[in-house]
Amino acid sequence: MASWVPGAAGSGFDDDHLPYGVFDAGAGRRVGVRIGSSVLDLAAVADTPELAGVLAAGSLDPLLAAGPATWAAARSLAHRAVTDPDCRTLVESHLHPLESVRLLLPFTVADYVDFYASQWHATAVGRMFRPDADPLPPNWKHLPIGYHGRAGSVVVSGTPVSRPRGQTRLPGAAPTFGPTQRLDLEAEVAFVVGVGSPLGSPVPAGAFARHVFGVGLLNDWSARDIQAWEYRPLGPMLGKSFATSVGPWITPLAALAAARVAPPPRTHRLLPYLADDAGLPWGLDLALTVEVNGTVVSRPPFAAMYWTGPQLIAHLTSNGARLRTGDLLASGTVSGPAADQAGSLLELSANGTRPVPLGDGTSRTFLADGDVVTITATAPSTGGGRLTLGEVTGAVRPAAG
Ligand SMILES: O=C(O)/C=C/C(=O)CC(=O)CC(=O)O
Ligand SMILES: [Ca+2]
Ligand SMILES: [Mg+2]
Repeated sequence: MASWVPGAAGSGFDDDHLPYGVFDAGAGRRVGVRIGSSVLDLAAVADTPELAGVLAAGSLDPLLAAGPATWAAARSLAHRAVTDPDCRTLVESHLHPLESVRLLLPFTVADYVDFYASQWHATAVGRMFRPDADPLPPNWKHLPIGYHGRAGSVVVSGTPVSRPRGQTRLPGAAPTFGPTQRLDLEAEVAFVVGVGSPLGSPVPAGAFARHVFGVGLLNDWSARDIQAWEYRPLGPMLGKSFATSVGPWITPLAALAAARVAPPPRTHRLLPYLADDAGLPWGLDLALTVEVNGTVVSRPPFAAMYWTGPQLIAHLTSNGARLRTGDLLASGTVSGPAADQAGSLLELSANGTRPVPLGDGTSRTFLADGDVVTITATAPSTGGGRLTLGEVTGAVRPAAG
């Protein structure tokens, strides 16, 4: 049965997608599901006390925590609402056109971790930052490298990003403090944890879909000059903690069943806790697009990522660290092997040496004040067409003060 909602078919947000978000149409925060160019107030059409309860909060937090059986029930409620003609009269009164609502950060971000799971990105950055060493560090093929980021600076798509100030040092000069001269974007995909795990109990790769609720798009804004000076030996700190943007829509794993593909062949034997080859693979065929001021500058393929979501979860918890509802696990910059598949300006501009042309006749090595960065993605959907992951966008403001 097709959706009766006008414009849903072919929009990327049809009844085979139904991502979750939180919106405000003037009466406070509500949990919603996107269909076409509208958002359905899902709590308003809940048909069981359990669903009414988990959807009542104006945040996805209770739904995330409730686990797979409740996720399936909520998805089937949403699906029925937008496809069953008998529901139309009731449901229509709870549909809001997107232009009439404000989209909010949909869940409370617990811990934010950023991985480094693209071999192509890691190789390119290694060459630029560590020209005298092997581009891929010796551990890279043995474990998914990552760092713990700053959950408190995660913002929803549309939030302006102020150019950060920080300490930098030009080669041979004394350190100085001021606005970054090398503001960059990083196109990433983030896994959103629903069900937590107890401290001391590693989560096996095979339990991925029992813990992870869904995925969203993420821009890990990065100040390359601050990062390059501060990161040794402990890794990224202030160069990446000033803002991280996430898309407003979280696509449930169930909607990505047709996007599952085998990850690239592994070139090194993995330790058993990282084995992710039992059952269907969790590589994901998401086709990303990065735009700067409306010009497409790159098309990064998520299917090229070396490490999968199950491996990120298994590695993150292998020491007994716990998962919490709302944990945001970012993949790391999504870059493919080709020059026009890189997910950062650092790579696209060859470390600032080769300006990237934009459609208005200007060009960029790194971002200028006023620039608008938008990351989108599509994926094969279970309905046979393609679904569109909710975009993440942000405009660069001049350094504050
Ligand atoms: O190789 C480095 O020193 C750091 C590279 C990054 O900027 C990577 C990072 O944030 C992880 C990623 O997005 O892949
Ligand atoms: Ca990153
Ligand atoms: Mg359909």
